[in-house]
Amino acid sequence: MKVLKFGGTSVGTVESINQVIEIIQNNVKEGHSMAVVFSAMGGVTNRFIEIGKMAASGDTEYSEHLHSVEERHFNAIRGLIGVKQQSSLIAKIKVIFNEIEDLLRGISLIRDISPRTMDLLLSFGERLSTTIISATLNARGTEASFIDAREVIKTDSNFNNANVNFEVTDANIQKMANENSGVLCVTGFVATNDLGVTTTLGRGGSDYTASIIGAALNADLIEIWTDVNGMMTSDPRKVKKAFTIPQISYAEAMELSHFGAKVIYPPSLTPAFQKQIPVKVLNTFNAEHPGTTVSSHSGSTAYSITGISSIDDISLVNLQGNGMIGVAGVSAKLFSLLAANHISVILISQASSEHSICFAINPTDAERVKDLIEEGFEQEIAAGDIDKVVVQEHLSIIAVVGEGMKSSSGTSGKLFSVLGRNGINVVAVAQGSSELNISVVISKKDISKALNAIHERFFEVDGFTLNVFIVGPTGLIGKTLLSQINKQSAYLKANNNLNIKITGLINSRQMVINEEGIELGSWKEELVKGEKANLSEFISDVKELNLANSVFIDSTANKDIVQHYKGILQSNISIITPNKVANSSTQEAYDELKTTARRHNVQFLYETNVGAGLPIINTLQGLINSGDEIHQIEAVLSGTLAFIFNNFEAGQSFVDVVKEAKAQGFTEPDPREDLSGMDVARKILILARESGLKLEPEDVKIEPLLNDDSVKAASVEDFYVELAKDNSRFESLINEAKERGEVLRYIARLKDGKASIGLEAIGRAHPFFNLAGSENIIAFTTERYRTNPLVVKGPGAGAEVTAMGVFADIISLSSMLK
Ligand SMILES: NC(=O)c1ccc[n+]([C@@H]2O[C@H](COP(=O)([O-])OP(=O)(O)OC[C@H]3O[C@@H](n4cnc5c(N)ncnc54)[C@H](O)[C@@H]3O)[C@@H](O)[C@H]2O)c1
Ligand SMILES: N[C@@H](CCO)C(=O)O
Ligand code: NA
Repeated sequence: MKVLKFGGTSVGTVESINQVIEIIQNNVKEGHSMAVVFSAMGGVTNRFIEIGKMAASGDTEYSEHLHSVEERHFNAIRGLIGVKQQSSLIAKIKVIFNEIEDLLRGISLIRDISPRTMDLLLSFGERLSTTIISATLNARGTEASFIDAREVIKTDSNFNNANVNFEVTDANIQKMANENSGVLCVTGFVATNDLGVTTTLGRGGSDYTASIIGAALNADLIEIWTDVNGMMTSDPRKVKKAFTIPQISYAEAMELSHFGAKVIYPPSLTPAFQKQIPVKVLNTFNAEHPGTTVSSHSGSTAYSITGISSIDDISLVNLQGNGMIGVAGVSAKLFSLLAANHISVILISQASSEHSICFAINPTDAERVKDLIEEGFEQEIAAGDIDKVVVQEHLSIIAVVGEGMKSSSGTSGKLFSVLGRNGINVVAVAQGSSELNISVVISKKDISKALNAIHERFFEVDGFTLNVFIVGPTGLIGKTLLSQINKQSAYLKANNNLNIKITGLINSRQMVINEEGIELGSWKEELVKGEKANLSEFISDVKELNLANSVFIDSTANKDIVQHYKGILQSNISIITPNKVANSSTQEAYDELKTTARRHNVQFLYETNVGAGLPIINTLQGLINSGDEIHQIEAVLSGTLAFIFNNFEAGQSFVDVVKEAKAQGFTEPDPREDLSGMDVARKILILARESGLKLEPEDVKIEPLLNDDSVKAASVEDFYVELAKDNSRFESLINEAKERGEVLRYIARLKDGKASIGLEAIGRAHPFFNLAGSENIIAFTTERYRTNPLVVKGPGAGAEVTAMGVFADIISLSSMLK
């Protein structure tokens, strides 16, 4: 024996009713005996409420509205049943509509619609749909009996929300089942009191009818057929990766539904729960889908939680005061006051200091609650025992639910770490000792971000997703990075469970943001189709989007972008950059970025600021963090200058070698930055600061490499001209060195708290003698590496090795966020 229930959308159109009939007939074929409960056709109940109110207000147009409802039912019949068999059913339905018209005329005459009359009016919705469907079944050869639930379900006279008399009802249902044959087609939602007056069962009404009948008949299974694939792990409109929960316990379903899982209203399933009858939630429009089974078994077997639910909009009331400590009765008084005024309390939290109680309510109640408390606690407030009542608005509640968290550790840890890493402030927390639900109150603007981040962390659907925004994607480093990510993304997905989603791109012409992710294979086309670039707008859009696990990559050499860094970090977005400008500006700005990142729990990563992909910043931070002390840093830090002095020979054009360095991707966008020593000065300054020194840019002593005219050149072209004039000076420098068996190296040094850079000629014995191409070398002499320095060496400039360094920072970031 099974009980099926079809909701309003399932019986809303001819097509959907055909689906319903097919589902019923398949069950008949499988030999199931069945009671099937129907709701009114989708939207009809609401129409009747409107029409009833119109009639009661004297608006005569109600009759046209009624007519359209009537037409809808006639059309359904015409679509469902052959012409020959239509007439008797149409006549029957016509009679029902005449009755409705009489009722409405009465309502319109007395200009009043009582709850009792409203119940009668609404009952027609289910009576009509059930009449039509049972007749259709018979017309199509499936024996069916129409059962008016008002003859079996008996209630008190609490109209709109009547209470069932189970003793009488159960006996009536059993008798009805014995006396009728075929598929029992039962009107949902409706009942009668002991005088035979129509009542209705309130919220979740037809589910309740199915549950009452299932319990009375000891059904093996109750199927609730709706228009979604069962209960989902979270609201799919907010969380794209939400999926159907295959199995859930009654208690979990209750907890989830309290927080807005609208699929079923579990309290209405109580009669079934009490008899331990499993309830399946299935999709009429996707009947093959297994849906959700609600039973005594928990769903938290595969995951530590079963679902996440939320209430979008709540207000939090805080009652606080010294006079509350150790005084019994404050909470009793508070909550009786609220109960007496029918205020529903959604969440309560009190810390053990007893200094304050806070509770969440519907925002529409907020003002009233404030007044009620101020009145009710007037004396306590006047005496200073209780401070002012504070109401906080624009808040949401998120609840993670599951029996799996019972007596197991880690669930709350996970929850709070996800929130923390995404910079989501927790305003209040509540967990009952049943350990079925942890609820947190957060700002409403963070709701979607929080739900997605929590969902991803607990359910790990499709791995971990990083939202990446890139400034300068068409530049050398930017485009190389994108191509590396493209080549490697399948590997990262398979081996690291990591999705790198390119969510936004901006170059100096265009910008594009796509929350769904920009295709790595066609990002150029998407960017070209984008809007006109505007960096401030782009950044404010990124902040506004407020996506979990976001990172902003600045792959420009731009000096203005860095002024946005602080605001980006403050919006809980991490930054990764090869751009050295921020870290080599004032000490104060450098410190501020570090503090901001720390305070907002985000990362600011810049390994490629020095030595491109070579592990220099990470190595230095490792030394410092583990307690080592830097005595000296000696280094070749310019790939460009290394390349130039390794390749330039007497008789050659110095400018050509510079141009070759640029062509190979070693130079800054403006090569004057390299040749002037500026780039190296920035790098040694950054290393000094990472070592713990406080230095300003002007503290770096630069021994100039260029003559005055080259320095003053107005453009890169002018610069090349001036440089060409200076060719002989470079020739003699290199020749003199060569004669002594030495090579030229542009060396940066940090010693005794002082940073200096300049060109030096060094001999074979020097560890920096053997460098080829664009190689950098960094020797750290420290307390621990005192006699032999720790040396990092390798190519320190170029598109591939720099993009790789940025990429490695992206991967480190994802491990930190996971
Ligand atoms: N080339 C290397 O070997 C290397 C090594 C380490 C670090 N870096 C650093 O990498 C960064 C990028 O270097 P590159 O060689 O790719 O430079 P690039 O000039 O090729 O690329 C920079 C891109 O950024 C864009 N851009 C500049 N300002 C912008 C703005 N305000 N808004 C949007 N887009 C803007 C430019 O149009 C350009 O496409 C620099 O900071 C450089 O110091 C480079
Ligand atoms: N222009 C830089 C790139 C690396 O930061 C160099 O030549 O070293
Ligand atoms: Na590096």
